[in-house]
Amino acid sequence: MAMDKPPKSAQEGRAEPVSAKIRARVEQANRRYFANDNISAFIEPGELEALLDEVAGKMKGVLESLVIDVDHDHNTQDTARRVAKMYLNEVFRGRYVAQPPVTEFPNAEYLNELMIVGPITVRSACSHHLCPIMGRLWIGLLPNEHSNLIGLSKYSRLAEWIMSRPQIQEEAIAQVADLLMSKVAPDGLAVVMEADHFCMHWRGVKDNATKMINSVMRGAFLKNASLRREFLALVNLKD
Ligand SMILES: Nc1nc2c(ncn2[C@@H]2O[C@H](COP(=O)(O)OP(=O)(O)OP(=O)(O)O)[C@@H](O)[C@H]2O)c(=O)[nH]1
Repeated sequence: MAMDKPPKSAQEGRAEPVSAKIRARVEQANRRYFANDNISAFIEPGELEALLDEVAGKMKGVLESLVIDVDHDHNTQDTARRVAKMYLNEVFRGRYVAQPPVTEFPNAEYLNELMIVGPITVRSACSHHLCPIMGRLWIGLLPNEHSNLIGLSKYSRLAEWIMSRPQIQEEAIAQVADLLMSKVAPDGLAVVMEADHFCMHWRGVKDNATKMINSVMRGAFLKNASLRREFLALVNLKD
């Protein structure tokens, strides 16, 4: 005798969550999916919307476990979905979307002078507490005749793509440096980042004044102390 199909709601209840499908593809490809990794290549069309529904459902569970009456409190009724949207479409968007397109121009005039872009606004979140990291970033480049020049706005777009992931500052700045080295192939690259970590301001040690400043120097900036000094003097972190 043929078995009756289970009711539709039970079938839906057993459906594999979309996050599991995406995770399986990443693992199949032997790729990492840490908080600051981009996994856009493993997300199929329509799956981001399904992921948003999944995160909203789980976030509702978190609010319920915090003993908040999400059914009657008019202020938190839609909070789970708002938070899911904020994570996936805004503050952690750099994990889920492909790298923004970057227009590259040949270095037709063989420019080889120091060029600085900044301050670029940094908006990120720490991987430990998911608290905001807010700061500024400067990029110094020494192109050579083989370097690709990229549009000025693209430095901000690429930095934003890297920063809008749960991060730690040391790894975030190294990711920015690696990406720019691969895009521009300059003789030298310098990146300096200064940021407030709200996990230290809002909670924990509650030290409002502390900032973290770090720098990554590559190529000519490592070898040439006067180039490094010129860059740091022009950036003038005290402003
Ligand atoms: N190195 C580094 N540490 C960070 C960054 N952002 C946050 N942190 C630190 O990460 C640490 C997390 O440490 P834990 O000791 O596991 O967390 P915790 O018990 O909540 O610690 P407290 O923040 O001291 O209350 C804290 O010391 C944070 O200040 C970052 O970008 N780089």
